[in-house]
Amino acid sequence: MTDILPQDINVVPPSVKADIISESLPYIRRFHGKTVVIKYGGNAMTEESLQRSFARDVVLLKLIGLNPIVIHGGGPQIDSALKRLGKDGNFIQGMRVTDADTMEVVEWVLGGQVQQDIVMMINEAGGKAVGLTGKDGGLIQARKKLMPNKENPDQPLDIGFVGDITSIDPSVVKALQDDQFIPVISPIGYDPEDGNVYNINADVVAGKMAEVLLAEKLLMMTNTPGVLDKSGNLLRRLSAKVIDELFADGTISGGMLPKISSALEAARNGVNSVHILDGRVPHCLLLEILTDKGVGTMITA
Ligand SMILES: Nc1ncnc2c1ncn2[C@@H]1O[C@H](COP(=O)(O)OP(=O)(O)O)[C@@H](O)[C@H]1O
Ligand SMILES: CC(=O)N[C@@H](CCC(=O)OP(=O)(O)O)C(=O)O
Repeated sequence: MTDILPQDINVVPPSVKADIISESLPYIRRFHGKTVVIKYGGNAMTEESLQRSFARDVVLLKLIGLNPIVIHGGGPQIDSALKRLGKDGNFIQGMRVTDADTMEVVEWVLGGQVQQDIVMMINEAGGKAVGLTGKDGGLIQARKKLMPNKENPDQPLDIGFVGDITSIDPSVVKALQDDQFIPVISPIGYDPEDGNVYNINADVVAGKMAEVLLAEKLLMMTNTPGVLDKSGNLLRRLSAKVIDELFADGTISGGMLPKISSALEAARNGVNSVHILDGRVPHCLLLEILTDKGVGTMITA
């Protein structure tokens, strides 16, 4: 069959559409009952029509028997809120420096508008989404992150209320998914010892959640075609060895750093397939899960 791009779908003959639907049968059988963790990055959720098609795809996956779990980001949305308050976003190695005021904004944006928009859209598409933060049902426990300091390894960098995950208790997620709900999780953790709430990079939460849930797939939706090499070409597969080289020569930077590290960890710890996808391509989730066509970059251990 010739390649059909998502934007061509309205002009293809019905028999070809039927072929495409039929192509999904072996994948539906293979993935029935399996968990798919979907990281929905803030950069992938900027356009309303794409958000709606994302919501429809998630509902479709649930209806055909998969268990989608959504972990959402919201970096650009936090940046806009901070800007309105006259504050600049500041990142170190892809992690937001989070002082107490910034933490308030993070909680308000992620656990509020961003999460509720996704929940609403999934529900409008016919699903039953439930929004959670890491505080709900003891889902994500964390402690203050001490950022490695390359210049002075004995003196870790203090980046404020940014957390490292200490444990995930997935029971609330499992109970919801068994009851046909679709969990939509904000990357916020809490420390039961100091009572603090922590900002956690959404890629890190998605990777750990996929490991703990023994997910079949971890799909990270972002705003690039996948991982690009130095010349801007898409790397379709990426193994640990090449990742080390790309980190060392600076090809991977910024928000891609925690994304790739988390993706690699998940691949090493039992998640069967891990992909970084272009969330700007309509129906990228369906293309990746239900067709022969691989999209984006696959990360292997
Ligand atoms: N080698 C690379 N290939 C692709 N993107 C990269 C690379 N290195 C850095 N990036 C940056 O990483 C960004 C994606 O990470 P991030 O901004 O955190 O997105 P998200 O909000 O989806 O998590 C891309 O938009 C790109 O600017
Ligand atoms: C510690 C840290 O960096 N937290 C992230 C959480 C949101 C996030 O990860 O959003 P994206 O997936 O859209 O990048 C932040 O404050 O931006």
